[in-house]
Amino acid sequence: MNETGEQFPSASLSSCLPGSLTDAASAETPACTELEENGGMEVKQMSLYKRSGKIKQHSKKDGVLTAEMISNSIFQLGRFGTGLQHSFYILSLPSHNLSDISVLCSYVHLQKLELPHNKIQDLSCVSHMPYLVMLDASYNEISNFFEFQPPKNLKEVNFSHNRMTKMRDLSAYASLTKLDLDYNSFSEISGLEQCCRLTHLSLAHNKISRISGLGGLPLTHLCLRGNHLEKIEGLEHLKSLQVLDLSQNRITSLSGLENLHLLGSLNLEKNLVSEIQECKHIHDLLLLRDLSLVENPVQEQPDYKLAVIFLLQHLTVLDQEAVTVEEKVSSVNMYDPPMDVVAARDHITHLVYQLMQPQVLYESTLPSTDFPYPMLVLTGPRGCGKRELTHRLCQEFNEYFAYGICHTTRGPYFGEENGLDYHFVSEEVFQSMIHTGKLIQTIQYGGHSYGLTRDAVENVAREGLACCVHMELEGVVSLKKSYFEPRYILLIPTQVEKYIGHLKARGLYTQAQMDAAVSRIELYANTSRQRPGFFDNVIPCDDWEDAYKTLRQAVKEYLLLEEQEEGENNNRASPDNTSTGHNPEEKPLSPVSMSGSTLTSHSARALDPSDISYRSYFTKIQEELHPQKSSTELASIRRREQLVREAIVGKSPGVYSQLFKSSAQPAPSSVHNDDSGNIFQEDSGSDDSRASSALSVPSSAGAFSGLAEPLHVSVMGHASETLKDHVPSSQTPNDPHPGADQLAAAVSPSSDRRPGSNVKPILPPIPTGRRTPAAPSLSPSPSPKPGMEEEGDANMEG
Ligand SMILES: Nc1ncnc2c1ncn2[C@@H]1O[C@H](COP(=O)(O)OP(=O)(O)OP(=O)(O)O)[C@@H](O)[C@H]1O
Repeated sequence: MNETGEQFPSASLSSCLPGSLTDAASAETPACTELEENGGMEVKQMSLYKRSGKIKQHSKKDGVLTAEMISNSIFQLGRFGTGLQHSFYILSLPSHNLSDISVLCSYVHLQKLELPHNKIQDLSCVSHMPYLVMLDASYNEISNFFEFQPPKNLKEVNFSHNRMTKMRDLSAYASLTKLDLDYNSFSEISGLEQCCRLTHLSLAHNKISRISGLGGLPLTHLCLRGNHLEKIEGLEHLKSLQVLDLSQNRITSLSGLENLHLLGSLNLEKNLVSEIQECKHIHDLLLLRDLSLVENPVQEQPDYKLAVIFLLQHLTVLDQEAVTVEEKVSSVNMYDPPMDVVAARDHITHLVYQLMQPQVLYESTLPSTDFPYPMLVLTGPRGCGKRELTHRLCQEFNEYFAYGICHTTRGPYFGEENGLDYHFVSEEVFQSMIHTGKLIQTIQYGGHSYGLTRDAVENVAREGLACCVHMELEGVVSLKKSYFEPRYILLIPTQVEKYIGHLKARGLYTQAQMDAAVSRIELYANTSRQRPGFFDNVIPCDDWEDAYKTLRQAVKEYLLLEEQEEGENNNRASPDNTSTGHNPEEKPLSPVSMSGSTLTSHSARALDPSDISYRSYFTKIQEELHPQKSSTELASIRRREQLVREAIVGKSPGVYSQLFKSSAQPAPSSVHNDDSGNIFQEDSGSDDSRASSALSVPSSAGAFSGLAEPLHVSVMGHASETLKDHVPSSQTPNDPHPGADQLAAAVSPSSDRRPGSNVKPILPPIPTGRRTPAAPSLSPSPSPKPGMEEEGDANMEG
């Protein structure tokens, strides 16, 4: 038995040979005897080749194949798997200088005939071999293509390295599975249409300039190496093709391979492919593992390898080298980086460029991480209504928000105004803005650049307002890497048809742009699903009116306005209501708190000065710029005043408050935040609002309740400015409900220490507690962690 388990017959070969083949074989039996003795194919073949040396010399004389030579070279393979004996008669005469093999006409039972490296021109003897299965007549001088009667079961034929020029109809050779016609002179492929079992075809090194005649052959392997092909064609129906060798041609494009979905290996060495983009033609061939573009001009392209690996992510071998995991990751990061990678790069870029600029302290850069500048970001796919809702929100809540105007390199739409909707700038300007560190984040969208500048935020911050912007998801991811900690609200279309309707109604977008926008809905939805808490709120935006209502509600809850309104209503309903201890005429002061971990306000916390979120409310600096106040503005101011009072009343004095009390009282000085967040005192000068230090807050608070703790200096500053201007001065310090003078005396502004501004906006902090995952609906939020409050106190007092 041989390695593969094949067994050889124990009877002598001569006795096994039927008919004339037996006669021929009986002339010489040593090889057969040897086979018999050794019982293995390898030994037998060695024996045959050993003998062939002698014969070769003999045949060199005239090139005529003789029966004697045949008997030395014939052998039999057999299989005894099931008890039945299957014999396979093989004649192998390689390199015998044979030119005349007519004697083979008598060997009708031959099944495998190997005659490579001879000088044979005529193969007509094969007509007498009806059982022939394999024929190897390579390296001969045959010029006639299949000029013999077709053996019924002829499966494999090797005519490589002959002199054939023209193919002919092979419909009679329906059993053919492998056909090797390399190194001939064929200029056209033809006659194979009926070879319905042909799986392997090799026509390397011929003169074929056009692929044709392959129709729907069941080819799995096709080699057309070394021809004159300039384009790939005629392969579209070769659905079974797995291995394709088109090397050494003049092919410039990979077009024509798109349908070969089973293709696993493609050799295009030594062609003229010069564009990486050509790989897009084979991009969808998911089984393609091995590609060679060796010695194509495309290899000279920068980043050629990574680009190809990126386009063909299933490749395991490129240009005969294994593709590593690192290369795959690098290619993705280079050509289709995940959002987080883009955001990280974007962030690093802007950070580095900013650091290269002279350092400036910004209003929007609050002194500690506990006091991030408040921002509201509306995100969602293009045209989902976020822009309209952002504007509307900024209009309605103009005491709290102003629109952060981004920069873009796209041109303005009809009706858009530069400096209102966007700052429309050229790409050069945009790039120079990046390089001068002006941007916080940027994205590329629809072939244009968009970016939010520090100045855009700063301009809003300088007015004492929170910045409200709209942006795509990538912008959100990038912004999340910055020290800003906005609230993020996702506006998501849930009815695609309606969304498409909105897009169409705008009349701005091409079909491709609309398709791209629609496809991003899934991205947003997935982000929301897979990253709990990534968005603070998710609002369906199929109906913009409904969406705005929900948004408005959410924002009011962020701002703790809901309860103020409720309070107002209660006050109106019961003018004697003294539960808050204030004059019913006075509207409660509204702490505009962007804090809180979810969307529901907590009045208890809002009124708790030790709660960090309490200390976050807005100053309205515009009030100073616009002395004429509307009744609504005044009402709002009063609401805020009231909240400050409520917050102060009833709190126990902390340890530090006692210190403050004693140290603060003697000197009429003011306390400021310096730019690094340190508290310091300075002479108050003649300004009454600074007459009393923040250190006196506990005293003032104490005057209300005797139990107050000092407020954080930022709140003090805010209160000072607010109350100084707007609280009626009729109340005295001893009033249970203090008036503006008292509070003005209790606080001091420090804004004038900020470069570039003469008023200091005190902006609401967003405590870290807000970072808990938000439910997509407006559900009540958990109370802030006690630890957080303590932390807030520590910050406040320290
Ligand atoms: N700085 C930014 N960062 C990230 N995304 C931004 C930025 N500025 C604008 N975008 C977003 O880029 C997208 C394209 O903006 P553009 O104004 O061109 O679109 P639009 O067709 O008007 O859609 P929309 O009405 O949603 O803004 C929008 O989704 C927009 O919100």
